[in-house]
Amino acid sequence: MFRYSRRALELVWSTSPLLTLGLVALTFLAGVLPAIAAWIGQLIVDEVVTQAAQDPTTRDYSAVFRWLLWEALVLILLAAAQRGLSAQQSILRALMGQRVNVMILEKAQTLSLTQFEDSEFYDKLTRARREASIRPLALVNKTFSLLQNSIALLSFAILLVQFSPWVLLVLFLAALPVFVSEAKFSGDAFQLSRWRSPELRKQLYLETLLAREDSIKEVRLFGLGQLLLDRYKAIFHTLFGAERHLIIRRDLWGFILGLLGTLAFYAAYAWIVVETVQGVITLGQMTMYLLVFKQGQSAISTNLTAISGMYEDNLYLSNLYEYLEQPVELERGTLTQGVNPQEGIRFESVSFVYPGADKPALKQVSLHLPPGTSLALVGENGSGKTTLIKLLTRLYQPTEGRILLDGSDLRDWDPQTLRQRIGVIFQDFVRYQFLVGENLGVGDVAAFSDEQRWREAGELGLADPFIRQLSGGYHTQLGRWFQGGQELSGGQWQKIALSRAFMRSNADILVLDEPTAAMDAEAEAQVFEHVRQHSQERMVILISHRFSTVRMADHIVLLRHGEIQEQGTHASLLAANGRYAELFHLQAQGYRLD
Ligand SMILES: Nc1ncnc2c1ncn2[C@@H]1O[C@H](COP(=O)(O)OP(=O)(O)OP(=O)(O)O)[C@@H](O)[C@H]1O
Repeated sequence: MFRYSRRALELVWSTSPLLTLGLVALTFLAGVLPAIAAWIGQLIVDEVVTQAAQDPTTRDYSAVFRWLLWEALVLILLAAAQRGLSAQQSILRALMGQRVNVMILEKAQTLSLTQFEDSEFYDKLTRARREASIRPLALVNKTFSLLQNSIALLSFAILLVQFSPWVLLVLFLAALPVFVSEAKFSGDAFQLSRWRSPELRKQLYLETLLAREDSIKEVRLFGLGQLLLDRYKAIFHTLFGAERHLIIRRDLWGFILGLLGTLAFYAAYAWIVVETVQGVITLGQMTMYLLVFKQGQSAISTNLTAISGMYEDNLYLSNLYEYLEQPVELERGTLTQGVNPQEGIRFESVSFVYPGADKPALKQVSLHLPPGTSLALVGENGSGKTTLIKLLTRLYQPTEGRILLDGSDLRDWDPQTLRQRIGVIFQDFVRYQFLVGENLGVGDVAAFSDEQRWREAGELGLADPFIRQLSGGYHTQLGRWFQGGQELSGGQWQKIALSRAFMRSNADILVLDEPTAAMDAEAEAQVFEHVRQHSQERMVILISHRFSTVRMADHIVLLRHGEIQEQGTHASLLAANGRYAELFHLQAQGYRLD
């Protein structure tokens, strides 16, 4: 149960040692003050009884007023301690929420793509993000509350034991059943939330579809709204049933077992009353014992709830730490230069199977791309073109074979150097809701805000002319999420992506995965020609379904079901009169028919 308490405490301590110390001090104060107040209460009542019995002429109120003043002081102190505790907790909550979220996001940066694609893992991440940012502090708060109530209980016990040790025993025994049931139901609640997690993720996804600008267009036009809403509601109803059942059981049992506590209280009450009537204890002592017994009972039940809550928090924290401790593959590699800089890129019998897939996406692929040359990858959908690029950019490691850059294995390269050398646009490039210029700047973080570089990249990527037309030029906000944002056309976005690839001015490998699919064939050919001219020393790898562009590449590879079916220059492939020639003529014919 306390497995993660220490770590949660460390987390809170490292977030703010001062506030943590403050919590400890005030917790102690809030723990002892109630007993002191009860003790003063006894003195007041006894003094009142004494004075009431006096002759009216000789009554002296000074002692009772003095005690009243002391009690008021104690209660003011107690209120201040409680306020102070809650203020410190609120501040810590804000700090901790931010801290844990940053930890989660930082960890996410070290994870591999494979981990992100694993739904079980993704589930863990979502759960960690949803719950765990508030849990560490909740756990610490409960630990402190436990401490505070235990101090209070100890001081109550010191007072109560003078009456009878048996009363103490009754106090503890009566609270035990509630505790057992609370602990059991906390475990159930956690299991339930774990079980619900994939369903909740589906709900979250439906929410995104129903309320996000990038999907709402299609949802509207296909009339999907009702269908998706019905699904959303159906998920809720399945989940809600189990939750309601748990809530009802938890509170019903809580009530029944709680009755035991009330019974115990009245039994003790009767006992104390009898002793008072018989004159064994004074009226003041009776008031004090009753107060202490009542408060002791509530302290025990708060403690028990805190303990079962801690159990729940611990279970949730196990989730956070499971995520944070997820092993990551360290990107080793230290090379900043290859053994043979004139070698370019070489694939040697590379095969690759996606995790969990039953057949390989690439099989025995061997190819060579010398520096300063261009390579076009063609093939039907799903033939493995993008996968090849993902391996080249080291987003995945080949399952078999190896990829060499400048004669050295890609795995041995320093990841930073490698990424600096490759400028890449994927077909599903990101449309950042940032300024236009920043949308280019993301291509090279070192020059993220460098306006001069934005312009140069914009010109090379053919985006400059339309960017100049925008109201704010390179400072125009893009997208609709934020104030004043402008939306671009598909082709304009692609020019932004193309320019982004040119931001990597040091990159000598340019990878374009269908960079121009939203442009017409002629525009695409022009873009590629333009890229070739401005990339004389670079290796360019292009994926395209347009043969008018593909034919301009120095080397062409035709992939089919993950294997190289044919490769060569445009002329040699036509001469071979194989599949490439067939596809080329088919498309050429299509255009002629136009
Ligand atoms: N993340 C992934 N996990 C598992 N399988 C994948 C993943 N991405 C792609 N695949 C599978 O790998 C194969 C090759 O996909 P790839 O994206 O490389 O094709 P492509 O040639 O780029 O296709 P397209 O022309 O449609 O872009 C396909 O069968 C696809 O289903």
